[in-house]
Amino acid sequence: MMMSVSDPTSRTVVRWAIMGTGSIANDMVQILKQLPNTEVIAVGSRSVDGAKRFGDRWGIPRKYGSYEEAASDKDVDICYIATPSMRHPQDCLLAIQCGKAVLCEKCMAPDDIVAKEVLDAAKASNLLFVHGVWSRFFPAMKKIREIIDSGEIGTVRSARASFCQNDGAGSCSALLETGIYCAQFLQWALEGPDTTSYDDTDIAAKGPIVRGACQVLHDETGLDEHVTAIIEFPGKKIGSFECSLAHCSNRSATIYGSEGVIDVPFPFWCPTKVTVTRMTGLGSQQWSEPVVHEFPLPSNIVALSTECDGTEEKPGFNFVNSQGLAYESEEVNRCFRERRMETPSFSSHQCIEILRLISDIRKYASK
Ligand SMILES: NC(=O)C1=CN([C@@H]2O[C@H](COP(=O)(O)OP(=O)(O)OC[C@H]3O[C@@H](n4cnc5c(N)ncnc54)[C@H](OP(=O)(O)O)[C@@H]3O)[C@@H](O)[C@H]2O)C=CC1
Ligand SMILES: O=C1OC[C@@H](O)[C@H](O)[C@H]1O
Repeated sequence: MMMSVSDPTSRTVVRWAIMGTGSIANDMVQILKQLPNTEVIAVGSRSVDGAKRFGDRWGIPRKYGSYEEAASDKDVDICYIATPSMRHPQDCLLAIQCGKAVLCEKCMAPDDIVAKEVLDAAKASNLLFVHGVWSRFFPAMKKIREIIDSGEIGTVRSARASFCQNDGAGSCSALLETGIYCAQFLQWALEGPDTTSYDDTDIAAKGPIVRGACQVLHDETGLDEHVTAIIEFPGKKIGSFECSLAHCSNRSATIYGSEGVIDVPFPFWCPTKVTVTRMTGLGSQQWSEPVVHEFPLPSNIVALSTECDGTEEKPGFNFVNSQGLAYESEEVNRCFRERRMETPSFSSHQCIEILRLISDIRKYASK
């Protein structure tokens, strides 16, 4: 879909503002600083000190002690929302009201209803909006679809994903932090891409249906800390996943077909490796040797050195495979330059469908 307005998008250099100065902002700023024709011109923080600390460290010229000021900067093209999930709808709406394109960290909203309000606002203003489920932009994910579509593992019947890590139970929802990566993986494996807009289709009528779910809530905050779900996908396919912020799992995913299996090892949500094992005849012994497809992270993106309080530091990346944020941010730049309102790699339809699924799992598990 093309934007109908304005000339700012035709400029070669795309100018970003970062809102929130925490862990993922630390990783994304290093990526953006290394992309061609890309500048981080502003940072917004809840405090002047926070903006100054982050801005000085990363050489960002405009340091604002509020998100409002950063979003209102007339020279900013795209706001990257890197605040905690519970704030995302309000921070996205602020950026949209200021006329900015948005890349919002996951989860953009707690459910499909709120997500639709945000997408409606972006659409009404002809602005690009990308929900930063960064998995979707990795080359390995495209390879997975190629393997499935080629029939190499026969007819795909089911898929599973597991993302459990003991880091933050009670402070946020497991479904929104790690479950979303599992849900988007199942959607990709069992449905494939869908580039339609969210209001072109009746998502509830055609989408996946929750057939079972179970959750454990945090004793003090009541937030879900461990959830498992079984989902029926169109075309007689079954998906299952487990997510947790209270215990560990191998954080891998698998796709099962009538003639073989695709394994995506840790870290399946930002994958660089895909393995295919085929059943070559009847019987438990007749399996092919695994064929491994590897997709190294961009070698030109590195952890940057900084100067902080007069001392040279190398903060590095906080999260595994963060160099891969380059796939996502390059795509956002491309969509912005091409005046698109969404990315075909993670359409608003698929985004709403995933959040509806998360919401249905929550309802099922609460029964
Ligand atoms: N794509 C990915 O790989 C990853 C994505 N994420 C997602 O990114 C988002 C941010 O996560 P992360 O960077 O780990 O979080 P952090 O807590 O490290 O940082 C969040 C930042 O948001 C700002 N903020 C605004 N309101 C609050 C508040 N009430 N409490 C705390 N901070 C607040 C703060 O910046 P300031 O004080 O400057 O305003 C803070 O530094 C989450 O939605 C998470 O799911 C997280 C990790 C990896
Ligand atoms: O989004 C995320 O949240 C949890 C992290 O451990 C993970 O690496 C990241 O992608």
